Amino acid sequence: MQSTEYDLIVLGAGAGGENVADRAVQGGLTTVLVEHELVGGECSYWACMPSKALLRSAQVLRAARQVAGAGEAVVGELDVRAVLARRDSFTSNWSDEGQVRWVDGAGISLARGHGRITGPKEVTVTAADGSTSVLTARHAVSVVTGSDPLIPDIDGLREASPWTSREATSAKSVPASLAIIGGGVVATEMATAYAGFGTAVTLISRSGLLAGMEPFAGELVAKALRAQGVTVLLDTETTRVTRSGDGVVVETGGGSVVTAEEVLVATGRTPRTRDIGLETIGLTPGDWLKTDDTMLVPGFDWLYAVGDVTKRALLTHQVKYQARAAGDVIAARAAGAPVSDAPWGVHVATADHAAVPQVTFTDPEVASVGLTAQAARQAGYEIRTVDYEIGNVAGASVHADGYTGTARMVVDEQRKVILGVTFVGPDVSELLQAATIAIVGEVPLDRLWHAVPAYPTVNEIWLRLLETYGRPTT
Ligand SMILES: Cc1cc2nc3c(=O)[nH]c(=O)nc-3n(C[C@H](O)[C@H](O)[C@H](O)COP(=O)(O)OP(=O)(O)OC[C@H]3O[C@@H](n4cnc5c(N)ncnc54)[C@H](O)[C@@H]3O)c2cc1C
Ligand SMILES: NC(=O)c1ccc[n+]([C@@H]2O[C@H](COP(=O)([O-])OP(=O)(O)OC[C@H]3O[C@@H](n4cnc5c(N)ncnc54)[C@H](O)[C@@H]3O)[C@@H](O)[C@H]2O)c1
Repeated sequence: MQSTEYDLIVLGAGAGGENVADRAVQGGLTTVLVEHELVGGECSYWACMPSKALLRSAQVLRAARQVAGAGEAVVGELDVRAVLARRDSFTSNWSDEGQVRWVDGAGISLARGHGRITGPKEVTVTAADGSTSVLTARHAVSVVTGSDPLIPDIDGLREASPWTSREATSAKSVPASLAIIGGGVVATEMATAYAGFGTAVTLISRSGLLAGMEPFAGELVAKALRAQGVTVLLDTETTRVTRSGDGVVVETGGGSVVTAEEVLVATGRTPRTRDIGLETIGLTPGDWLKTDDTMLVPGFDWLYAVGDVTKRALLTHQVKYQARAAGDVIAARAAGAPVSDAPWGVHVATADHAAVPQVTFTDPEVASVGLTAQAARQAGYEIRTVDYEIGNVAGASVHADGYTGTARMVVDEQRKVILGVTFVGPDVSELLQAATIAIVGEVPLDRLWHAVPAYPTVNEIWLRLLETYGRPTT
């Protein structure tokens, strides 16, 4: 058994872990990343990158078909094999060689194997060959182990070996038919992707789609999915799943029966904390890890958690944002340097509470940041909402014939600043950063009037939203 000491041990080398380690090394700490699968984690191999690669080609085709002159030039169909090959290149064929080179170049040590906390500031790593090594941390351990797909307790579901997001994003061929259980981001994106491949998709959601977002987002996406050939069953419970020889049978509370070649379960995530030794330090295996805004776990001065495992915001960009705060604060505390932990300080992830941008890459896209109208009211704000049809903006009408989409701005009536923005429409993802800046910067509406959008771009939606709200006079 080997024993090695580092300033910081980072458990999990996904997007979060890599960034905690990188910032800590830049802050002068010796750091080891512990990884039992692929360096780069979920986003690189089974989530963001492959899913977006699967979606992009059909989106380009649909976009071309929406512009007269270009549409006529689209004479063929989607080349599914080429799409899958392009996806494979984004995942480097599930090899982490490139990311390992980056880790090495960044001055971070790598320990391959399954890590478990075995005491305060101590992690024991079990390698694939069964050998173990004990790592001790002079300053901190950061848990960045991510999340797994949640398989709900539906009769027969586990026994039916359903697809999860992993199989859906890494499939080597495309099924003729696919039933999807869930109505969130994974369900709607994968329904869009597989419908684009010509798969007969049935999406079964126990509620509306994209709950938690502005209601019009889910409604517009449901309408679009149906137009793309997807059978969308809303407010429908799945009661039983059975695998027969040539496929699956999915029974619903409404009495309908869906048969398909495969079933994808897309019903949320569960934290990867069941087998990381939490019990040795008085925490409960299987729980999400709560943190303060410096990503420190309450009750400890050496234990941090970052990323999906904290349940703060299960999004790569937000995970990396938390990681930058954590890596920097661990280095600062180790050096006895001042810590800037007031809201919006250098060492805190304040935006997790106020301005989390998210894009759902359906067609139309849904891009949102900050609070929905309902969430703002629940938080006690006095608000006014402004809605505008994006298709009425000159830039949008040039962008695509018959452009349809909706924007909503949620305004804090007392401070006259924006609390939240949602855009639904083709290519609205690129509008989102302006909204994020307006919310994080708490830019007053009367100043936003001076941020003039270029004509004729879709960004003119900003002017229309402001005009609809009315120019503040004082
Ligand atoms: C289908 C899908 C699509 C998505 N698309 C997007 C998107 O477009 N944009 C976006 O922002 N977010 C997206 N997400 C969310 C995003 O993938 C996650 O938020 C992000 O990957 C979380 O990063 P992480 O570092 O917290 O965890 P992970 O990336 O899961 O990394 C955790 C790492 O820890 C390792 N590990 C776990 N336990 C141990 C242990 N005991 N010992 C050693 N190693 C261990 C794992 O092997 C893994 O490599 C998507 C998610 C899914 C499922
Ligand atoms: N583009 C992106 O940014 C992107 C893409 C995919 C995933 N993600 C992230 O990954 C996370 C996981 O995505 P997801 O779609 O799995 O989760 P989600 O939370 O978005 O949606 C879960 C869905 O499953 C349903 N559900 C939950 N329990 C159920 C049950 N027992 N029976 C039937 N339905 C049930 C919910 O009603 C909801 O519709 C999300 O939090 C998201 O942030 C992001």
